[in-house]
Amino acid sequence: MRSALLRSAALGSAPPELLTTAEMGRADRSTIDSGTPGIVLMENAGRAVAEAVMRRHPPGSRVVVLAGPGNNGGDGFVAARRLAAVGFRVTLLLAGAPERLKGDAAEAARRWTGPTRPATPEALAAARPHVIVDALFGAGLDRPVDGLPRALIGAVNAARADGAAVVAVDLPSGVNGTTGAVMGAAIEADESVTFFRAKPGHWLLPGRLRRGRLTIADIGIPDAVLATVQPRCILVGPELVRASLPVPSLAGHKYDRGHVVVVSGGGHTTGAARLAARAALRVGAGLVTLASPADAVAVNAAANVAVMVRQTDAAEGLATLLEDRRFNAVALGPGLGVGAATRDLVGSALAGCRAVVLDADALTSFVDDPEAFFTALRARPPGTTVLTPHDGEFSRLFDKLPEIHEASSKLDRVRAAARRTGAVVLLKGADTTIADLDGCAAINANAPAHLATAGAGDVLTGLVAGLLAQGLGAFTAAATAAWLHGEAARLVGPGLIAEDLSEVMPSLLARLIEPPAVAESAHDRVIR
Ligand SMILES: NC(=O)C1=CN([C@@H]2O[C@H](COP(=O)(O)OP(=O)(O)OC[C@H]3O[C@@H](n4cnc5c(N)ncnc54)[C@H](O)[C@@H]3O)[C@@H](O)[C@H]2O)[C@@H](O)CC1
Ligand SMILES: [K+]
Repeated sequence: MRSALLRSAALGSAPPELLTTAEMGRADRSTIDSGTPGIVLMENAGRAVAEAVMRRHPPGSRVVVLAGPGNNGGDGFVAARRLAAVGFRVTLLLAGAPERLKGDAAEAARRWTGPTRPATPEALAAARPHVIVDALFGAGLDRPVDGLPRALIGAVNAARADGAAVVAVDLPSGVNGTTGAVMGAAIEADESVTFFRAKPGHWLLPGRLRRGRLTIADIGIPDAVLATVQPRCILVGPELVRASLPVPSLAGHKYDRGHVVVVSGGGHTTGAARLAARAALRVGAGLVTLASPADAVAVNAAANVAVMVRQTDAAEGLATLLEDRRFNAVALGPGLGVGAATRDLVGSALAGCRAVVLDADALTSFVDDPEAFFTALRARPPGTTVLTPHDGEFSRLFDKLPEIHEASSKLDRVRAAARRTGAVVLLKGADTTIADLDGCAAINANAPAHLATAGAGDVLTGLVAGLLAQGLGAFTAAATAAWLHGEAARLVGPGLIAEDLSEVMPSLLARLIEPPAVAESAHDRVIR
């Protein structure tokens, strides 16, 4: 099953697909097999890098091109030639013996007519560069850096600290393009120029923090190769969200837009559920009910106007409420407390086939016996369950599983969790990662730092529930909610408190949803 969001990826204006380095290699080979020589792709790549330098630095600037032993270095040779041709003072430093260059990189080196010097930290410092083009390693980085490459990375970072600008070819050297990991040491770039599509490592931490501005250059690889490559990961963006958001019909009524139940904690822990309930309503759910224990009914009722409040006594009460099939999405976890009572509530919510989003205590309550929990989740219909852990909740629940322990990236950890549970798993963070059972994944990276505040996660739970209630599949609902959540935080700005997120939702949604065209009435004509 390919998720709807991945299918809709083609609708976006900015390319949403993220290609692993292996997928990028397949895109490259497929293009070359269709008749575009590799050296043409390399020339285009090197030209794009040179143009990135020219955009921000005047001719006459001193440029060091630090070239490595592979095709990333080849791109560096092309950039060096182009920059020298328009008056930049270029020093080319090669890490490794020139005779080890192969194929297109060897050809690019032949076309460079200036001197090629051995790369050493001393040679780099002596060149006193205004700009460094980092062409040491790109997609081919396959082991931790040490020895001379590590010393060179240190020298580049020291030069940058002294004021040099760094433009990385494809990826900052030392960053793994597929995982975003820093392999021993990595260059800190001001800009990275990548080719055809961004890579997950440009968006996953810590790689994202090393790459500076990201430029995606067209180097002549046709979009049609994506049909062969079939990338499994996207970056969530506004076009995808626009394509996923339900547009209410004028002929519809509130029950067409779903009815969310948010399960409230009792006593002093009711605020989290209220935040979630309000978010569900704001994102367009037709109705929202707060299922409240007896001691929470009064406060929940007093603090809400549009949200309904129903008294439900423990798991039995929730089960009785949910016998009404019009409640088509349930959210629980925030403020419930950890323990048997919450496990029983989760049991009531998971019975049946309505959509469920589980967060916070609804996840932590199962850490002592996760297998039973996973079995219950796997028994549910596909595409109906979302788990929204933060790092700590994820680790407590999943880290003992060998496949999670061995996974090499956040993407693969989340994919493994989705495979194990059959649920869509959304792991929160600055690089929120969402995965579906079939391995389709999405990264959402629009969240500003000030979104990390008390109650923000509860709002996200409510957004997911509100979208599930309106009929979005679990993966699409989770990805859409994550983007709306981050974007709402950007709209509010610093000083944000969780309550603000729902309040800016109308203006955010207004930018995204085109109202359906309405036939003009006679009345409209009269008043004009
Ligand atoms: N795939 C594509 O479509 C295109 C790729 N191009 C460039 O080609 C690059 C990939 O080229 P390659 O596959 O040759 O790989 P790289 O040039 O990134 O690096 C491979 C070389 O580095 C060595 N190496 C890897 N890790 C090392 C470490 N830790 N310490 C020391 N040496 C290490 C390898 O043994 C190999 O010699 C891309 O990043 C991009 O810049 C472009 O030329 C344009 C087209
Ligand atoms: K590089």
